[in-house]
Amino acid sequence: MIKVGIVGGTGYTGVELLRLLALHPEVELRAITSRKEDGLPVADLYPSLRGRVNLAFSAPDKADLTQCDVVFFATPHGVAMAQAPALLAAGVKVIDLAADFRIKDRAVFESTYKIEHTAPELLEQAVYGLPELNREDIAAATLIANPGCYPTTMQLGFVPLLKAGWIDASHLIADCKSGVSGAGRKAEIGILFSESSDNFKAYGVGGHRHTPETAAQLQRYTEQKVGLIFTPHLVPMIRGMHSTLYARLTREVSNEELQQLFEDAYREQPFVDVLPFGSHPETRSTRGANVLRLALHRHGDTVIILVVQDNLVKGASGQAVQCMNLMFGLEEGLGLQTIALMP
Ligand SMILES: NC(=O)C1=CN([C@@H]2O[C@H](COP(=O)(O)OP(=O)(O)OC[C@H]3O[C@@H](n4cnc5c(N)ncnc54)[C@H](OP(=O)(O)O)[C@@H]3O)[C@@H](O)[C@H]2O)C=CC1
Ligand SMILES: CC(=O)N[C@@H](CCC(=O)OP(=O)(O)O)C(=O)O
Repeated sequence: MIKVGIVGGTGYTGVELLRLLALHPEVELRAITSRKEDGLPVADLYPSLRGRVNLAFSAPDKADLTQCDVVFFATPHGVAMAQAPALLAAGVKVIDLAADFRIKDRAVFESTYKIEHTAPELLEQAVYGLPELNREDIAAATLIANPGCYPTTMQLGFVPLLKAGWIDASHLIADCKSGVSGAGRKAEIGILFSESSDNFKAYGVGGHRHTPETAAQLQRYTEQKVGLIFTPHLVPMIRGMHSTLYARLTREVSNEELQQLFEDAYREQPFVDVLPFGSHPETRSTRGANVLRLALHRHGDTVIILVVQDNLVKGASGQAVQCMNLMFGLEEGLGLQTIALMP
């Protein structure tokens, strides 16, 4: 059994990790931290876990995380970088759901996140945890930088076209919408019920922190300089993400060739579902499931890729468990077979 610790177990990605790992046949949960809920049984805060998780939260300084085989950080940016060096030195694998190790260039990280990087020596060894694009490296990794939720949709949508060299990489557009759980379990005016329900708005238009992360990853697949315009929106739902991606084709290709390109790219990928050309994927078809669905459309020389996922599952915790499975030589989909909740 893999002994697992979770730092930040009270947050939304933390409880999503617990939901998935409680049913994982090869996992034994050892420690779940919270600074605010030290001593509280996990199931008292999350009754959905009654009878499934019998541990109590413990303060991070009381939890002996070095007894674990792997520790997930479901914490704000900056927490994992402080603890990862000691854990890795003790032989513990680390999967960070935050951005601490996603951007290789320290200066870009620091200017994007406005925090100093305290473990820059680990940036090189960290592996970006997007299994569909980095499977072999993830399997050999000891430190995973789990991708942001929006970047997962943008990469899995654009990469087949970039690899094929069929689009103008200098002018990629991503118009993305997220449910409110994407902002985490915290008290903030913008995510209050009266502010975010029955309402719809863009944010971060001038430059969201997921732009440098995504552009740097997309750059790996093209010689052309990537230009990405990314605009996120907050939609009045709890879970779910819908990204509408636009790219200009630079050569004559038929709709059938476009469809074939994506079907070939994802045929062997258990968690990416390519719908028939012209389909309209729905966020609820991914609710609670570790799956990303996409569909292609065409407007003249512009290809439009519609991508949906659950921001907390394929966009965060499910993806992290997918990485854990690979790192421990397990079947990639172990514990991740839940079908989405529809309607
Ligand atoms: N929500 C989403 O859809 C996605 C989130 N992410 C990323 O995953 C990470 C977690 O997100 P989310 O679950 O939404 O966040 P939440 O705000 O819901 O939860 C944060 C958790 O971290 C703990 N925590 C906060 N500060 C510290 C600290 N200094 N030391 C130790 N623990 C701390 C909190 O518990 P306590 O205060 O009691 O210690 C809480 O359990 C973030 O980096 C986020 O950007 C990535 C993809 C998608
Ligand atoms: C709706 C909402 O607020 N979403 C978050 C993204 C969540 C995510 O992917 O997180 P990290 O990259 O921060 O880990 C945001 O835009 O900041």
